[in-house]
Amino acid sequence: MVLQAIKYTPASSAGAATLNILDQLLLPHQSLYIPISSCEDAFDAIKQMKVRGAPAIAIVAALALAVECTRTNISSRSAAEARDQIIERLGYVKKSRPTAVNLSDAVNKLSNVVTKAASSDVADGQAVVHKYIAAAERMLIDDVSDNKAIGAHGAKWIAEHTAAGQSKTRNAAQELKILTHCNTGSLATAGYGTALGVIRSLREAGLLTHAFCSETRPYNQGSRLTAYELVHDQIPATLVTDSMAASLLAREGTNVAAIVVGADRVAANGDTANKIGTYSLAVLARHHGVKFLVAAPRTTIDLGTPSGEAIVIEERDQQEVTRIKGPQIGSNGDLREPATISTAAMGINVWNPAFDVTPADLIDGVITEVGVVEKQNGVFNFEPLFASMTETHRESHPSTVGGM
Ligand SMILES: CSC[C@@H](O)[C@@H](O)C(=O)COP(=O)(O)O
Repeated sequence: MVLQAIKYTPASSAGAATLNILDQLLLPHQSLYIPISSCEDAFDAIKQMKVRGAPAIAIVAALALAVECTRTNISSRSAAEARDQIIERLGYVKKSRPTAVNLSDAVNKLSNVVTKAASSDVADGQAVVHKYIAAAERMLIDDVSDNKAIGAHGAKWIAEHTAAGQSKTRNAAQELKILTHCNTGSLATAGYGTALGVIRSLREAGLLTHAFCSETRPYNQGSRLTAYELVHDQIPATLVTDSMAASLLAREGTNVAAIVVGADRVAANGDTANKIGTYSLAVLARHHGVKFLVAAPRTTIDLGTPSGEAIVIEERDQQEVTRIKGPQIGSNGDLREPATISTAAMGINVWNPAFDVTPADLIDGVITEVGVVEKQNGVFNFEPLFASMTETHRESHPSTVGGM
């Protein structure tokens, strides 16, 4: 059974479209799908991280508005009114989380779609809504195929560019292990995953011998979500805390072919914002001579942000650091909403940035759905990747800028 974070059913004669998401706050103890029927539902679910991961939050925001369109009378309004209402609702949901560019990229793209649809002399509200829903649904479909392509490109690159990969393809009894951080799998995307997609792809090719996932403090996306996906897929894997990574690399040597991570925003120069702790892993990778790769669709590359300095880093509640969360067991053995207990001294100050920025210098390659980009003369150039993009995405891209 394939893990699915997002379940969407288009509108039909039976009724309005529906959207349900797997509540990731309850994982790995409980699999509960919750309905998302409006932009307010999506905003809260994204903010509280019931859904998280750069591609997944963009898709949930887009589809929540598609559902809202099929549940309200927006199609009965004029084309201009429908356009304005859709753009206003997109602007609202865009404010839920600032760092992942996929959300603002999707908002820009969809705003352009409805602006173009409404500009036709014969357009009415229904035509504008129809175009919006088709574009939002397309994002769900495209994300899975993009992830599979990322997986294939990443696996090929690792097989060709690492000592472990080259030995493995010669059928030597060599280990090929990958370390990953945070959760970038089916739970962070429409399916398959980015960095975890590379791990899945290596496994399908018979090359991967072992995966390591870091706990990813303070929110534990690694131990709760990536570990869950690896166990689910029966991929041989070991969980380590973030502070064990240096010892792991020292012990494993070149058995670890690469550290592969996802991204929330890749600036034009390659500086990459991703889950806090990514930067430390990149420094460790350089020290140990291990390749460091970022796996992300082109929607995560932000040519409008020149470098990492311009990326807005979300800071979250201090309780995510001072408290840990676990399931509560009811008197009859049922699982209840997780409860938190304090693990820190009362009154201590806390800094809780959700992401950090890894300098481009420490990144060996960015794996996208159209190939792996490496630095030429020490510089990343992502421009050529966008030459083959669909018209809709190209339209959106120049206006994609850092921050919200
Ligand atoms: C394919 S997901 C890529 C990134 O979004 C992921 O690595 C990450 O940092 C997620 O952070 P989160 O705070 O859990 O949304």
